[in-house]
Amino acid sequence: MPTLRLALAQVNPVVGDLAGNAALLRGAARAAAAAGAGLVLTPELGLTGYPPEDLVFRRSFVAASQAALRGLAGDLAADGLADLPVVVGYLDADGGAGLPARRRNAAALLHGGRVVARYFKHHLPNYGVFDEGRYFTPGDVLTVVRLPVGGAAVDVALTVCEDLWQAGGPFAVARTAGVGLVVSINASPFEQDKDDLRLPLVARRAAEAGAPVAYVNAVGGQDELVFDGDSMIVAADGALLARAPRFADHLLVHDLTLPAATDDPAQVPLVAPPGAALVVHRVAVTGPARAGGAGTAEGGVADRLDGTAQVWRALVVGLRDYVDKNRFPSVILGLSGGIDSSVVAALAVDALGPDRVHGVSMPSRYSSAHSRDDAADLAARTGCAYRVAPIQEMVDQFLAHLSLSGLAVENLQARVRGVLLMSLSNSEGHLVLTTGNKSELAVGYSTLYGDSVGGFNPLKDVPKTLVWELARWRNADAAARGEVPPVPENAITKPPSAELRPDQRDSDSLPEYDVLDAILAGYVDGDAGRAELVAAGHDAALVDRVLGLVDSAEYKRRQSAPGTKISMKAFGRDRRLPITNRFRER
Ligand SMILES: Nc1ncnc2c1ncn2[C@@H]1O[C@H](COP(=O)(O)OP(=O)(O)OC[C@H]2O[C@@H]([n+]3cccc(C(=O)O)c3)[C@H](O)[C@@H]2O)[C@@H](O)[C@H]1O
Ligand SMILES: Nc1ncnc2c1ncn2[C@@H]1O[C@H](COP(=O)(O)OP(=O)(O)OP(=O)(O)O)[C@@H](O)[C@H]1O
Ligand SMILES: NC(=O)CC[C@H](N)C(=O)O
Repeated sequence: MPTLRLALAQVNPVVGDLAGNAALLRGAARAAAAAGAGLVLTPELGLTGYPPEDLVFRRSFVAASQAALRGLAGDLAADGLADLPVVVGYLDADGGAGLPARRRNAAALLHGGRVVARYFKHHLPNYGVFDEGRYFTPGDVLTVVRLPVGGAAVDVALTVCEDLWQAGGPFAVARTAGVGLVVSINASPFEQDKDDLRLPLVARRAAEAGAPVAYVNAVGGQDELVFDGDSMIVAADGALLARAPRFADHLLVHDLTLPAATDDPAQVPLVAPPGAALVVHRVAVTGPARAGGAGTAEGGVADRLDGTAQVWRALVVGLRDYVDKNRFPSVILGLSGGIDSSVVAALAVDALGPDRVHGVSMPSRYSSAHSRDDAADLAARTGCAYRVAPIQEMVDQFLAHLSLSGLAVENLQARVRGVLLMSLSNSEGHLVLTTGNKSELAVGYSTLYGDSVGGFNPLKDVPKTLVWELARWRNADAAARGEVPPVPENAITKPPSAELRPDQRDSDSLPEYDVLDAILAGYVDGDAGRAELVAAGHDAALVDRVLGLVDSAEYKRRQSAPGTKISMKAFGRDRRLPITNRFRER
């Protein structure tokens, strides 16, 4: 049986950077060739970046993607890699003359300086953050490529991401086509514990196809999404053969012994398997097989990350790539000495290094001494830049000209802080980080154009109870490595307070966060109604109050900064509700 050396390139593309992404894929192919690979796999829409959103509607962008693909094929040949098959995800369009273009989420096999085969994604995800029904026409042809491997040949089926998540589709057809390997190229974003789903899923599809599956995923942040990699190779019997580390660029190189193709593809160019919505299209790659690498390649199985560690890593990568891909030199945030700004600062320092993180303490009349001390302590622990900008005089100036009282005065303080941060951003070039967590965003516990200012919010999808857990985890992790824990203990243990009036506590306005988060998990993440929440044991009056707060804060969320998605249902594209909405749970 022939042995194929597979290289799975877990890379980090940038949406819209066709030239940069082509260079990235070219570099991965060169590295794979140096490792002796006979087939290179790269992620879904790796050439355009994922998700390209409404760029897909522009003919100029489609044409640029098609041209970049042809250019990459030529460049690989120019690099001496003409005989190395490379699978590339790209945006394509087809349609007859005079017909509207059908845009396709496509995979191409490049070989001999040309595009020798292409496959159009069959199952288009149209839930959660995915809008592929809006953009693409599904393919109905399974492309099976006959690759020369050693002195023999292997039949390889091409599939794209969501194809893997549905039974009875391309993988079932791959079985009827008798393939030796199924390739699955992905742009599968991180959600907590999604890796626990992926391995059994890939194993089920391998069983369905009766063939091993090579699963390659992207890595890195793109706006709200973080791709965690987790590329893997799974045998037909479900055994995990190799698995890449998550959240890191990686080339997973592994030898697979595969059944040789025996029939003559010329005799069976088109086969319609019984009952399937796809037909099979066979393409033979001609020319000699690329000489295999010496010895044996074992990709290995990377260590797993546990629950809190994986969230921390996702938040770090999401923040780092947002800042770097948008070319910000640095970030700035208000340091209140509280848990939220402390955790955001610690994340930012992990993502960017202390020199690129600027903390500002902005005490007012109501700021406690410990809030200033804790902010300074946080800065000393993390090494970030730190300054103090008292706001009381500015607040007093406003109050001298405006007749304000109560909540308006509270919000004014938050707004003066927002003005200061945006001014420092304008003058010094930093990106302003927002610090509101998911629980606060849910109930609208923030001042519009005040503490909600900013360009990116790392905690947007992190409930308050998880913010504390992250702080404890990060401190313990530092201690275990003999490093200084970044978050001051006092920031973790003190009762949360906005400090906008004397002796204010979050608990004056909100239930305790463990109680609040449990209700929010049901209502926001689970779409549960009032009756379900009460039946689940939550206090009915509290449910009414919390649901009322959530419903009436939609307008704040619609204006809020983007932030990294870590849950099944993040505010934003995962949860779209009307602002003007009279439906209330009763
Ligand atoms: N449907 C709608 N569409 C568009 N805009 C709408 C709107 N409804 C109200 N508005 C506007 O929003 C304004 C009310 O919003 P806003 O000005 O933010 O004020 P508001 O939500 O009334 O008050 C802010 C709340 O957040 C709390 N807070 C503030 C700062 C920090 C923290 C913390 O611990 O993190 C908590 C504070 O204690 C208070 O409970 C209205 O005056 C109106 O202009
Ligand atoms: N005295 C302050 N100096 C600097 N920034 C502040 C100050 N007070 C509030 N902020 C900014 O406003 C955000 C909201 O803070 P606030 O204290 O009102 O509530 P919080 O949600 O409990 O946040 P934290 O846990 O960070 O205190 C803070 O995270 C911080 O970025
Ligand atoms: N790009 C895709 O098709 C992603 C959808 C898929 N269910 C995933 O999250 O992995």
